[in-house]
Amino acid sequence: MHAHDQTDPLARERGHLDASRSALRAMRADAEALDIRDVTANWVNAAVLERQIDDRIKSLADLAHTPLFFGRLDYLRAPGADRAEGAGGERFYIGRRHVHDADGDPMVIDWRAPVSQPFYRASKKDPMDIALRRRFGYTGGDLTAYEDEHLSDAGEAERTSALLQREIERPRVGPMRDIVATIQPEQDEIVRSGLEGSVCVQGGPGTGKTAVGLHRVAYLLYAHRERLARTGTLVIGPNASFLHYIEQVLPALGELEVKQATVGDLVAHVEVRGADDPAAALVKGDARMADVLRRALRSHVTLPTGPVVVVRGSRRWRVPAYELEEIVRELLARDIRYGAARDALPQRIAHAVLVRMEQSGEAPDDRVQDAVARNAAVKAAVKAIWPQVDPAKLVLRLLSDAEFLAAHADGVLSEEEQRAILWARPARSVRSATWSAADAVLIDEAADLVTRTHSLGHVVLDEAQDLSPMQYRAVGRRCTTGSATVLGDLAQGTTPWATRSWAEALGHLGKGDAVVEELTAGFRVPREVIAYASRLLPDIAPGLAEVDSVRESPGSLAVRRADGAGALDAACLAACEEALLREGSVGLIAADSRVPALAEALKAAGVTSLSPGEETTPDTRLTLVPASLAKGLEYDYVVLDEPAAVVDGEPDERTGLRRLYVALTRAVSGLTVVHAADLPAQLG
Ligand SMILES: Nc1ncnc2c1ncn2[C@@H]1O[C@H](COP(=O)(O)OP(=O)(O)OP(=O)(O)O)[C@@H](O)[C@H]1O
Repeated sequence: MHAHDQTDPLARERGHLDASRSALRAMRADAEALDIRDVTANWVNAAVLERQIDDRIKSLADLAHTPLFFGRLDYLRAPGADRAEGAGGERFYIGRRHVHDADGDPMVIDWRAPVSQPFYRASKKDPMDIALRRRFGYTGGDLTAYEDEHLSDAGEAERTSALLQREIERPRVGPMRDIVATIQPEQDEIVRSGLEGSVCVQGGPGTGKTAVGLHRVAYLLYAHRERLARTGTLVIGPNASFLHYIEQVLPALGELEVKQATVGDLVAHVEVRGADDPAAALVKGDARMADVLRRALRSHVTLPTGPVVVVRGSRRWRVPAYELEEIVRELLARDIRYGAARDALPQRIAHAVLVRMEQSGEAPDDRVQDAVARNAAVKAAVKAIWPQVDPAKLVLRLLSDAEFLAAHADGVLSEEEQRAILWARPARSVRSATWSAADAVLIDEAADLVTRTHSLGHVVLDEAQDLSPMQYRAVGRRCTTGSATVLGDLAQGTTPWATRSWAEALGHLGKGDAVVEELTAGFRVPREVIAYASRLLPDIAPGLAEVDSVRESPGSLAVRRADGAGALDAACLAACEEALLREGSVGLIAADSRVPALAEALKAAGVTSLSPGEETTPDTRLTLVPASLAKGLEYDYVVLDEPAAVVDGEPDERTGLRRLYVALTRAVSGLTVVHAADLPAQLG
């Protein structure tokens, strides 16, 4: 413990930090001491409760390098108890989690509490009843500085915070970190928007979309804990390395329960072993496929041609074909799933039998109706009229059987489009078929036509711009009863079906009423570098605003020409070695086709490198990144190998330039472009 000089403000704040730490330790000790033997009657409950307590203990850990609080608010008047997490008084310390003392009085207030909000939003123009906003600076785990703004003092000039700037410019090492100490007002508005509505965020590289999405989840879990614990939340990202990069953020904010997945994980009905050519993938990803699937599925329903005759005891009950047909037509007209209708059919037929029984003077009850519904004749009729359909088999048949496809795609897909998706060699079985990622999405659509997909309370969809309409639908059906946060950048779309307009995408998602917000302040890429990359914007996304970087760092961009192709590897290596002399992570980004050669060159030079998603360590800070996996990631220093090869690696020039735009915008502190071939004209 420090000895605290009560007249020195910094010493006083350190005193509060020490006291808060002890209080947190006491909270943890309390949780650990909980004895659940008395309160649980059976072992299932005990196991559940134990896990909850375990999570609570984990969430109460005092993380050495994440300060317990990072800000303080002094209100002009004590805010109402409803906003203040029960704290009386006017002074609040804002931190990652709530900490209270032995009497239950708050010592640190959760950043998500209503009373914390002015920390992010208050300004000279709108002080929100705040007299003083104090930001704390830490070195290691020690509180070493603070910075004050007297928001209600008209005489004090507004200035940008040096602590904030320092935090934003800190070199990056391993995985993504939380940004709770420095969330910006326009980001905070998105983070705290209500659970009811869906939000779509368009933002250029490094504007904090991913950060905002994750903090929004944390906020929603705080504000609607019970509801979301019941309904669930999910974060969807483009690939495993991206998910790995972000996976620590929510646990660091105390949220251990959020699931993370790729769209592929969600629709894993079959093993994906094949890939489509772009033409096929484009058609398979088109929303019209949903109509084709619906028609194909419903074609399995055949109108009855004969009556159903149920024999019970000495009596025979006959439901004529025309009446069965009426039942079937009614079920077809209703907006229910194929499987639900199939389940309802035997009861409907049984009901028709029961009506006849009643008409002839019998008094059958519900049990009789159930028995009739299970009668062999009824079962046989149901099987003939409304057979069970396996979603994967349905898709298999559509892709294998030209006639079947034509029967349900005519008028929806052109002949050429039908040819594009038909397999050259029809598959024999679901297991042996060479399914592609797009096929799995089709199966998911079919599965949902048969049985309604379970919907979650909230879904965050990151890097959304790369989804096909059918993928948007797959995500959408996982939040039909909940809301969504959609994050993306139209300029970074690199799939043949990349999103052209958010309105259209949100329509496919089923969230046409989502508000579209735009973020333009850039927190990653230095000004010089983003200006260079933005030269591509007129070609890749005309009309999108350039990112306005908050990072000056002059001298952050270097473009070097290697003397012929032979010198390229050596020049890259030299640039990497130079970058490694500095603090922070280094990413060597190259066209996928160039990765093996560069890996070889690194190895020969004795430089160890990682793959994207692998954790950097103080000894191994270099990651060799294929351009196709660079999206969403960032490195302190980036060396970009041969831009022309990155562009050429894509099927068309616009996609190539978009891939290049992604690669050019991964650097936090500096970018070195190394090339032997001519640069694309825009960068020359
Ligand atoms: N308010 C903030 N304070 C400090 N750092 C921030 C803030 N907002 C974003 N950042 C940082 O900026 C970097 C970029 O953020 P993020 O990855 O969320 O951007 P993005 O918009 O998803 O980028 P991309 O389009 O490239 O995927 C991250 O390191 C993030 O922590």
